[in-house]
Amino acid sequence: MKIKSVRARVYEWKGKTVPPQGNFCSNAMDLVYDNKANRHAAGSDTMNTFRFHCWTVVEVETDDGIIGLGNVALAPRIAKAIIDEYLTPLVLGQDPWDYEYLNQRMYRATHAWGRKGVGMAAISAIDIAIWDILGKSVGKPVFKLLGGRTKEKIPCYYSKLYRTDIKDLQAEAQKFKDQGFRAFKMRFGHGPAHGQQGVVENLKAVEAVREVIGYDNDLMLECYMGWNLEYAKRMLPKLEKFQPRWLEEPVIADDIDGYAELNQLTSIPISGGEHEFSLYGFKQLLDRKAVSVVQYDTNRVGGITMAHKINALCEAYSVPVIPHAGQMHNYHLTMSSLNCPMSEYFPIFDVEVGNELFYYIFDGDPAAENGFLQLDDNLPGLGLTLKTEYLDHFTITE
Ligand SMILES: O=C(O)[C@H](O)[C@H](O)[C@@H](O)CO
Ligand SMILES: [Mg+2]
Repeated sequence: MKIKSVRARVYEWKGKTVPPQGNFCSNAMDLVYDNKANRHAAGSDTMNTFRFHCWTVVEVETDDGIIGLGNVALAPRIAKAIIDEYLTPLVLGQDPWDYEYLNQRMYRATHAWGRKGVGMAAISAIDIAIWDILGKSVGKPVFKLLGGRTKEKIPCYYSKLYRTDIKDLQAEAQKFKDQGFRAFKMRFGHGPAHGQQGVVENLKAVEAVREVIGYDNDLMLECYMGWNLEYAKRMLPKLEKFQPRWLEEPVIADDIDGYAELNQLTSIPISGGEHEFSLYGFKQLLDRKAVSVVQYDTNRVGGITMAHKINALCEAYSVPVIPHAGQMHNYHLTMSSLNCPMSEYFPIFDVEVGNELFYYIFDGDPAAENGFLQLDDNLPGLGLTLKTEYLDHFTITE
């Protein structure tokens, strides 16, 4: 079997989107004063550079007609350019079963500029498509090629609860608790740029969600790189009484020493990894005890080939892996490793941040039932197909 073609298409959403709201989610831009948009004004929208209303879909086809589906959501247009110009020539004519060779070929050939960020995300998209081909070629789901079923079904956590009016936040938590979720991730809306008032707002929000879900359910707290070491050191002791399962991305991804200091500071585990890349990136996080939960995203980190290696590495360090975002490319890794206790889960919503787009492009992602996900032992490959019913909501660029 040989790779005959690679097709990367950018799906740009033209449908309805939820209007941005200020302090939606603390993020790395909160601390950056923008003298044009007066971004720090109350209600300012600093998440705008992290919102992504497009996605690149990759189809790798073999000479015997098998088409593997891959995807990338980090800088999708740039990822397409990298795939078209640099990566496709490296895989055309190659045997997809040589996936380790192909992953190394892409990783090393672009190493001068692509070892972090969108270069790795582009590699991930092709690698994911290759694994879809492998599964389809032998009639097995990808997780059966990675180690098989390690769980009867996958526990998942409800992930949204972006900062909003306290009553709306509680109503959202209640709604999904009633749907059987036993774990919830909420977002802080405030960070160092919002002073003591922001501290009070953050604590009020956590208290309000705990009031609804109680203490017999997991609560995870997301900062999305929006705090800094000093602010996080102030906040963590105040948060301990709420017993969060983890505090996520308190500082920017490069502040690994900051992560490590926070991870030892209190009883609250620090999580991260959705903005880290390659086996070596995670070795660094583990060696420096920077995180207690690893959260790579398989469509960023270097694909299934790379994520499978990281799963093994994390197992050796006894650090659990709970990949970012859910979505099928991650579910197969989670199902196939005992060291992956649960998945993130974004229910289907109107398009807001962009994570929601996965559901408007692909069919096949399992719907959560009572806080669990199931994969099909008999569905070959990733188990995804391209949706048709929303095509008129996208502008698609070949
Ligand atoms: O952990 C997550 O789900 C991500 O950080 C979100 O995708 C991001 O939108 C911020 O919540
Ligand atoms: Mg996150």
